[in-house]
Amino acid sequence: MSTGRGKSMGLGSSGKDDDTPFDGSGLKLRAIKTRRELNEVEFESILRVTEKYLLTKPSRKIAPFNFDWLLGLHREMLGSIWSWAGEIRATEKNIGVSPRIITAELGVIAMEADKRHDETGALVIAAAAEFHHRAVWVHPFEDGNGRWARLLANIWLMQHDQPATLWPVTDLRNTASPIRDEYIAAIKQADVRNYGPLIDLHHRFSE
Ligand SMILES: Nc1ncnc2c1ncn2[C@@H]1O[C@H](COP(=O)(O)OP(=O)(O)OP(=O)(O)O)[C@@H](O)[C@H]1O
Repeated sequence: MSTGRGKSMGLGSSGKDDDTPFDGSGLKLRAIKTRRELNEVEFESILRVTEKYLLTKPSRKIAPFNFDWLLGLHREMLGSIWSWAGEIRATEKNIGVSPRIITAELGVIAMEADKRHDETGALVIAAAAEFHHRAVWVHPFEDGNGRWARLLANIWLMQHDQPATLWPVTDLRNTASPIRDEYIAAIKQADVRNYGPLIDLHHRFSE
């Protein structure tokens, strides 16, 4: 498993690696003043969670893909840093469903995961891409939705004996990168039920 800064399995280093301030509402660590420092602590925290789930095949016991675990995974990733981690957002966003239906939509992911648990081979990658997309489409949290969605897709892949996707995180989180453009375009295609481009990206960056 690669845990370097360039490529990772759903980790957190942002392309916006600079000294600018950021919205600190809900920040638990008062010493953090710049985005660079924030990126650092988020990356380290998510790295620990990634190692917990992906260093060996994650069992259904530790990753049950039920409603509580879906929220809990986000809390594990960012809960030492942000008070809103693992909490369903209360406000509307440009991306994502209305806060009123987030609970129901997370329930759909949990139900689908239960239904598809015994799938194998290519169906596993298709399911991972669908969960990845649905998770960012719902956008349950204030922030960190993309990193959470990519990690849960990787947990699904490894739980079903498929290699994890090593996303080129620096590119993915950099709004000037063509790879990010391609990634966002693939997510938008999945919005209209064309999962091919997102599945292709999972294959391209497969471990
Ligand atoms: N223009 C867009 N159209 C559709 N989906 C988008 C768009 N921009 C971003 N997204 C989705 O939202 C996610 C980003 O959400 P959020 O900022 O909460 O997560 P993050 O983990 O902090 O960021 P990132 O995914 O960039 O690492 C992206 O991964 C992508 O799936």
